[in-house]
Amino acid sequence: MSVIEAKGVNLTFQTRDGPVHALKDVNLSIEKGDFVSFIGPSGCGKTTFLRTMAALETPSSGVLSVNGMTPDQARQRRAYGYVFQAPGLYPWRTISRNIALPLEIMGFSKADRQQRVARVLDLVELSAFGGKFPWQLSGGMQQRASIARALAFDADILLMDEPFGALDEIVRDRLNEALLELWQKTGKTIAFVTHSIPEAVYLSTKIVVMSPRPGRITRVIDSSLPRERPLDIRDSEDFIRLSHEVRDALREGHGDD
Ligand SMILES: Nc1ncnc2c1ncn2[C@@H]1O[C@H](COP(=O)(O)OP(=O)(O)OP(=O)(O)O)[C@@H](O)[C@H]1O
Repeated sequence: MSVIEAKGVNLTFQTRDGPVHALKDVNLSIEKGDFVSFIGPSGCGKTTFLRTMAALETPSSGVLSVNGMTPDQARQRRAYGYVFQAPGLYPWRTISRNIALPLEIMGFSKADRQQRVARVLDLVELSAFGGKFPWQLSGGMQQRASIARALAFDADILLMDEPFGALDEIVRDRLNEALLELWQKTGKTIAFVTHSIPEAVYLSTKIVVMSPRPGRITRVIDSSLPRERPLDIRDSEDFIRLSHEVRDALREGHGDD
């Protein structure tokens, strides 16, 4: 069974300037343990599709299932964690207490919260920083803390909306490596939005290329790269070939403009 299955998903926003077709006839299967990147120009519906998976938007037509349930049922069962572009940490709470906040809201006991926070801090290599405040951490560390927060209640699925977009390239490289390691260690299914071709190719088992007006999937590229990926895999022939393939697909999608 697919973890995420979209069949003929359409989503139209009614705006004052008329309807906006954010998603048109989206069909996609994401299998357990996949790392799927969504790439495409601004406005092609990447965020809308991620938000639809998270039950933050409702399709106008079509069927979307998450773990065999409706997105809303999946949300109630805490099937996924969501990582936003900005870390969104409360400045008056320590890193540990920021990570613990959703657990408090969900009613986890104090002992359970402490155990979970310690485990996810270790996963993102921030164990020494739990007692610090967000402003005492670099941007990359803050984003790692927000990933830890999304992992704390042990969801099988991680939805990540351009989490590293605001970071410089060196930090981004390091976080890409760390995220791959975390994915390998935990076996999570990850849906990841990005504007970066190298990031999509480096991270993914499947690259979904989208195009705007209306927002739709124009190509799904299965990666031929092994799951073990040192950073220098980016110099390999396979990596360069895949990058060209993604770039060509993006160009074709732009042809309609
Ligand atoms: N709540 C909303 N109401 C009306 N229109 C919306 C709403 N949310 C998104 N849209 C429109 O839907 C389209 C898809 O937007 P979306 O944010 O999903 O694109 P995106 O591919 O994530 O873009 P970006 O890369 O800039 O984040 C855009 O035309 C956007 O203006």
